[in-house]
Amino acid sequence: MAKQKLVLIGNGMAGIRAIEEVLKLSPEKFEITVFGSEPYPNYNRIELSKVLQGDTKIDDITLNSWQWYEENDILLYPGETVTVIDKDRQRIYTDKDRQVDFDKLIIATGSVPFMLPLPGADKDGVTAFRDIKDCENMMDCANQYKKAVVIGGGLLGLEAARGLLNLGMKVDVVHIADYLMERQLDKTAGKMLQSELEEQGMNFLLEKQSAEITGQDRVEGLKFKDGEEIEADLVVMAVGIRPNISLAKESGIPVNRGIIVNDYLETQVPNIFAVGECAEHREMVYGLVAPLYQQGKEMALKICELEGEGYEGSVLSTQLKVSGVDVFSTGKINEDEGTKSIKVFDDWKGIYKKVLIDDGKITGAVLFGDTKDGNRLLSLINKEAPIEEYTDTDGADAAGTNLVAEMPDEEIICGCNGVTKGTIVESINSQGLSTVEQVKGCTNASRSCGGCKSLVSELLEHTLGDEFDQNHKESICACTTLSKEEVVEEIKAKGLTHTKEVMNVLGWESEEGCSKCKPALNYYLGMLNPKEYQDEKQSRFVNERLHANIQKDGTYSVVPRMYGGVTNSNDLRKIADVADKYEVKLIKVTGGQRLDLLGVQKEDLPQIWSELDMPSGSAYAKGLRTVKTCVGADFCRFGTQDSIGLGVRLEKKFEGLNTPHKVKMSVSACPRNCAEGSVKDIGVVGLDGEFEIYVGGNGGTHMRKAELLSKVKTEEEVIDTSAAFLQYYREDANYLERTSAWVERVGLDQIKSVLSDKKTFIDLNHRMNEALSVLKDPWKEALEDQNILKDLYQNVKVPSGSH
Ligand SMILES: Cc1cc2nc3c(=O)[nH]c(=O)nc-3n(C[C@H](O)[C@H](O)[C@H](O)COP(=O)(O)OP(=O)(O)OC[C@H]3O[C@@H](n4cnc5c(N)ncnc54)[C@H](O)[C@@H]3O)c2cc1C
Ligand SMILES: NC(=O)c1ccc[n+]([C@@H]2O[C@H](COP(=O)([O-])OP(=O)(O)OC[C@H]3O[C@@H](n4cnc5c(N)ncnc54)[C@H](O)[C@@H]3O)[C@@H](O)[C@H]2O)c1
Ligand code: SF4
Ligand code: FES
Repeated sequence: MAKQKLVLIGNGMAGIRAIEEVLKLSPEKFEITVFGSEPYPNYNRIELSKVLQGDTKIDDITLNSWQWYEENDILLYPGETVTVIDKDRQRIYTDKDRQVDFDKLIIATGSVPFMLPLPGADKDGVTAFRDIKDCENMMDCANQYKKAVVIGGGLLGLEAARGLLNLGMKVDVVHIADYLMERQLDKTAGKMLQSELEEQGMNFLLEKQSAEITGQDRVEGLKFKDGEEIEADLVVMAVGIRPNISLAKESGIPVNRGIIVNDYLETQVPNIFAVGECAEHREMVYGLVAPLYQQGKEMALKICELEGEGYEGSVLSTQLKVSGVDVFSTGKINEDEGTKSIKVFDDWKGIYKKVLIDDGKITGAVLFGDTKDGNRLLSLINKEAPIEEYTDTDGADAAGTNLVAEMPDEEIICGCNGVTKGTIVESINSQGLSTVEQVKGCTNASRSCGGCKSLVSELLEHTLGDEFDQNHKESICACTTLSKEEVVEEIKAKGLTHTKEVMNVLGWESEEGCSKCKPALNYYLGMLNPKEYQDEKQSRFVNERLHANIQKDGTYSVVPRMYGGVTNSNDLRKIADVADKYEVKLIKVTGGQRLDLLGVQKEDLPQIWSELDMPSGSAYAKGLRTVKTCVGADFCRFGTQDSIGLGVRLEKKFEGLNTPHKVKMSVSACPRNCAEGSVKDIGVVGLDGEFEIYVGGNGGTHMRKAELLSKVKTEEEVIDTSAAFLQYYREDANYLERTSAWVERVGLDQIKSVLSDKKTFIDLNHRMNEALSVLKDPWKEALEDQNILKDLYQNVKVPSGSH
């Protein structure tokens, strides 16, 4: 059957996404032709803000490469504008005298920036901020001139202002209302935003009406209606957008503010559709990608003649893309009669949260300073959830637990692309995905504003556990191009002392970092400077923050330490009592020879630790887990050494040590190796009068047999050699690299050669002892600190005797 001719006018974000949807549904049905006024393939307009802010480059914001058009047999006419639509003949004409017939036509001409019709607005140095050309124009200007004025304190104006500041310009933002982003925020949040941005160096002129742009050929200043005048070498107008409807209107397609469409994005002319910012649906025009992508989905079904529910409108949510500022709003932003609200205001920490409730249902939210709840609130508004659904779980993230672990599957992770947690987890598991880029390619999550990248990354980590991102070792993470070695060198050379400082000084792409670099930097800083460094608990993975492993059902596990796998009746009695009292669901003997109490409620953790009064077994830690031992010479007839005694000594020495990844050890008293030293990070095997030390073994997914590092005569030598090996591993390996991968990467010969140098051996031992000297038992530490108890284990029953 001959293919139908599908023509798209507008090679932008909404139009091309709709074409992607069509290709997914009916790849063979259409012969597709695309016209775009801009001379590029479809690019991520959203990221122009990041280009201006210096966080990415124009070359890196392409969404669909030239090759993509070719591979999908799409005929693209870049730099060509459609000038006429003959709706009766079903034909379009272009500014290059081309004419093309269509069976179906999509109009996706986007918006045009609104330019204030001020006298002087045509002078050089006056620009909008809408496309690559505007962005390049501003960047060129910043090379030559010093003073910029941005008119409009909305999302676009503030993102532009931040970019111009980054480019070294002095920036005034002129705003007509009495507070910033008045369309997206309430006054409290708007004022908090203003003071945060003032601290970043922006200057604001509020309630100002511009009257004239002054200068000869080029702009020199901006005059206001009240007579005041300010200097300007560059004026950026960011005062809103207007749907680009001129082509449709002149071609006789009914328009209002936008091109009028029904729930299937059909205009009032047969076979002509409109999607994106140019379309008006139920009297609404949208200026954010999330609704435009939802429209594209529904329209594609109709175009492919498939059953769909139709587009019913969208609840909007916005997030400002300025680093160091977390602000989010969704749905309704201001109370009216009958609206109730929940408000949290912490002036000290700069946090403000407001959730609006109408008839018991959440209808809107404004968040400043802590926006982690944003997507959850959006999901709850979308499903018209009762407020209790929010309040019952409110505080989960604030308490430092793993937000993604506790999210229900239907919760949206990527607002722009409407991708839920369930979809991402399913794709990770079924397609074997292991990086954010792969998740993006497969589900579209993080493909637009990128604001959800860290959540996607956390979800990967949560789903894959220890397998997460083992492969990507070149740069620490997507926030930087620096490798671990470079970062460590810079920390040493520049004397950097905390994670934010590292990110700032070393030019991280995101000021906040991500779930990959934050724990890594926290580790490197602590490793380099154990005595002075204050561990940043918030940078650690959830299990390490809480000193307990979160389980599938949201409960936790408690594993007290049992040195060398040895216990006694007193400890067993305490464990039994605690298990009864707190209705522990399961007591399990672990592979590391200790007891795991599973199914514990988070708020019971401190009380249980207190009643057990045993050290933490660090079963959650990137650090020493266990030293497994065989029964040894005292009881076994083959035993030649005191394996239990040595195992206990080793465990007592290294307990609580932070390492790049978990470390497991064992001691066997003869080569029968009952404690399985061949699959341990360090496996000690006793012989008659000596010991063999094996390293780099792994019994997990990446099975690896340990290799012989050295033979020594005494227990002291075993301990010192283990210390030197572990310290070298701590200093040289990448964060999250197991000894097995590290030994494989650097080679055993290299490790042997380093440890064979006497001075180095002593120095490594010295640095190890320094690191060990500052360690505290984390359970005890938590019990002794009310702030930790309050911050991490909200609603905890504070154990008696703790202060
Ligand atoms: C700097 C900036 C930052 C933004 N940040 C965000 C954000 O963080 N989150 C968010 O959700 N949204 C953001 N947006 C808005 C988002 O980019 C738009 O909503 C989205 O690009 C609209 O898509 P569209 O396809 O409708 O229009 P566009 O992307 O504008 O595409 C329309 C295309 O059609 C072309 N065209 C017009 N007329 C014709 C014609 N007659 N013939 C041929 N081609 C034609 C235009 O040249 C244009 O390339 C931002 C916008 C800007 C400018
Ligand atoms: N992070 C994001 O989601 C993001 C970022 C940039 C742009 N965008 C989108 O791009 C589009 C354009 O953004 P925008 O900020 O221009 O639109 P906007 O309508 O959101 O904001 C324009 C602002 O300009 C102010 N204004 C209007 N006339 C003025 C005047 N004469 N003088 C001073 N101020 C005046 C308004 O009060 C308003 O706050 C919007 O659809 C927006 O949603 C989104
Ligand atoms: S390793 Fe040797 S000494 Fe230890 S329990 Fe096994 S057989 Fe006995
Ligand atoms: S939230 Fe914007 S890309 Fe995911």
